[in-house]
Amino acid sequence: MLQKDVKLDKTCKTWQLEKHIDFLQSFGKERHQYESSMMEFLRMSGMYWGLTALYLINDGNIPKEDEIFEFIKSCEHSCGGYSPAPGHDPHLLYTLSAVQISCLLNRELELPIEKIVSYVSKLQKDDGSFTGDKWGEVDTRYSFCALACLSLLSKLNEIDLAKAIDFIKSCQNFDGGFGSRPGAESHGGLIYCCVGALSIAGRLDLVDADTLGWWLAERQLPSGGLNGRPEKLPDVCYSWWVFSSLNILGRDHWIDKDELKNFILASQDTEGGGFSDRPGDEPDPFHTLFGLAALSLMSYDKILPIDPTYCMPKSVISRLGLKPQILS
Ligand SMILES: CN(C(=O)[C@H](Cc1cnc[nH]1)NC(=O)OCc1ccccc1)[C@@H](Cc1ccccc1)C(=O)N[C@@H](Cc1c[nH]c2ccccc12)C(=O)NO
Ligand SMILES: [Zn+2]
Repeated sequence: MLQKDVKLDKTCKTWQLEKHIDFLQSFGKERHQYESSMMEFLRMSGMYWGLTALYLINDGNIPKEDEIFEFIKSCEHSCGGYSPAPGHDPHLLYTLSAVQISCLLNRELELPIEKIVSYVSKLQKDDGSFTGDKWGEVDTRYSFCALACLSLLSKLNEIDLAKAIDFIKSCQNFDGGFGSRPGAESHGGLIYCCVGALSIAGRLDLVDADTLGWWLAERQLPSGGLNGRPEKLPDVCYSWWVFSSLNILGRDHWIDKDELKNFILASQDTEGGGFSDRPGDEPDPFHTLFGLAALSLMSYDKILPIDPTYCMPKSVISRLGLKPQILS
């Protein structure tokens, strides 16, 4: 079977730090109007990606303008949930993004914490799982969102944590990985969510670290890039989902970091800055965050340290007094 991969041309692209800062600072302004409109239905998440990425490479300096916090407030619903943009419906994904941005701005105490707690706990079902919103779709992504959101607000004890963990355990597969629901196939993004949730709950003892570590290391292709599932093409965002999971499991040395670094750098846009999903594609804030976050885990250049569990700067996680579990 021909292994699907991309061919990196010999010339390794140089690190474009200043251009990435420009790309991120201009995002949302006219230059990226079309992008922000394409991402309009994801705008709260887009703000989290752009601001976190900028924080990492701009020495923690992000626009603290009130306009960012005003935007978050404009997406707040009376039920305590947040929508991706004004006029959209609330959803757990964007409630997490809103809390993440507020923590970056050091303004999480200005949030209606009790209402957010009530919104999140109402989304937990009897089997411990979480739905993304009132339409009831269950997915382990939402277990991560719920645990990340509440722990950032120091309110993890307001849900049935034991049952939440039982549900995640029920999604563990024989290959050591996790899927979106019991019986669903293992997937790099969902493994990150389940390993991240278990890290927040201090229950990484439930993971078969060697079997899962092997499955994750198998994601690396000759190009150095990582894919999310067997037979898929490498993609910069999987540099984060897969590599941060290996990091949490204490097995990050099971892949070739230098090869991964080369793949990520080859995915830079040397013109306008930013990172795309693989070399030659258009850059976007999503792949820019996850590419920079993976480089941060390798202590590349002067990128500030990132927490592998929350995908937020370590300085913010330690300010909040959070200590997510990591295996050595
Ligand atoms: C809706 N999204 C996706 O479906 C992307 C599309 C994609 C990017 N590269 C290949 N495909 N897929 C994606 O994020 O998959 C990874 C994943 C899947 C499930 C759980 C976690 C991560 C992207 C947006 C996007 C759309 C199109 C192009 C680029 C970015 C997206 O918002 N992903 C979500 C993934 C996600 C969902 N729930 C989560 C909970 C915790 C962490 C991440 C997520 C995210 O990162 N939120 O902060
Ligand atoms: Zn991607």
